[in-house]
Amino acid sequence: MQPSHVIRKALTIAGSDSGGGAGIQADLKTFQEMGVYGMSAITAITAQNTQGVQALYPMEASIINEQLHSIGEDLPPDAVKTGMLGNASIIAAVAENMARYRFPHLVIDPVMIAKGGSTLLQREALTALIKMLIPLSVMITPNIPEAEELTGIRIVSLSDREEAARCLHGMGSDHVMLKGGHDPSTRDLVVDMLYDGTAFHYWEHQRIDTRHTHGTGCTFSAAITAGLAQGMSVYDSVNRAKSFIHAAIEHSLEIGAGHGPTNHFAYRKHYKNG
Ligand SMILES: Nc1ncnc2c1ncn2[C@@H]1O[C@H](COP(=O)(O)OP(=O)(O)OP(=O)(O)O)[C@@H](O)[C@H]1O
Ligand SMILES: Cc1ncc(CO)c(N)n1
Repeated sequence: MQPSHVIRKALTIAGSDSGGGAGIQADLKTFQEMGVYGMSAITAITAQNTQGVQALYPMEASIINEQLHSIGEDLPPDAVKTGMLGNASIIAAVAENMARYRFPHLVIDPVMIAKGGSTLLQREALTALIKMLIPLSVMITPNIPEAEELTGIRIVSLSDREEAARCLHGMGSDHVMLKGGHDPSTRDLVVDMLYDGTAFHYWEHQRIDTRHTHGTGCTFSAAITAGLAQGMSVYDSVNRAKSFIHAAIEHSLEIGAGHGPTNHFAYRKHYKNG
């Protein structure tokens, strides 16, 4: 156990969102709000706003390698998350460095498609994600379309979700957080499910009627990662992250003409201190 005054560090390996609502920017804001020191390895630069992705430049795998080397040699993180990875050579660089530096607590947010439909992970990279990275992870946090893509299981019912979660667990992730934001069958509710290899745990919240959900998945997985960096259990990290993302969606900032970002200040302002 580290003494309590030692600041915990979390690393995000993800793409940059110039609009500030998703990707690296969402992750670092979330880490900061949670009291964790945030670090980043940037996998791609996107020109993006609330209306869509206007341009996308993946980084070379060598610079991913170098960023992770710089961090690994000097600032070992207490937990790591991945967001947009883009292609198989970036995934290979991440997997190699995870093993080389023995970074603990990897949370994979298997980002595939942006809300406007832009592809953020090449289809050929799915195999690399499954073979190289998922087996190293403490948790994977797919939404329903991502879980379908990874498992080949069409998810309609709750039992389909459980089957997909078992399948993802079988690929080597210790915990599967299957998010319900995209589930049309639970109209007034959002139901998220956590599978730990033994039991299924559910979080049920009122669905907030808003179009400002840009970056919800990034923010949620970053909040879970912050909890793990702080030494919290997986269950407690998810529980706090649910409160954080719900507050961030509920108190949206109403900026931009399209799908606006969530409010990363909201949990601190409205809940944390009463
Ligand atoms: N309208 C909503 N009301 C309440 N909670 C929501 C709403 N939409 C999403 N959430 C919650 O936000 C979190 C992220 O879920 P979601 O399914 O939106 O992720 P995602 O699709 O991966 O996000 P992104 O589109 O940013 O990649 C989950 O905890 C989910 O329950
Ligand atoms: C850079 C980036 N990562 C993730 C997402 C998914 O929300 C996005 N839109 N942009």
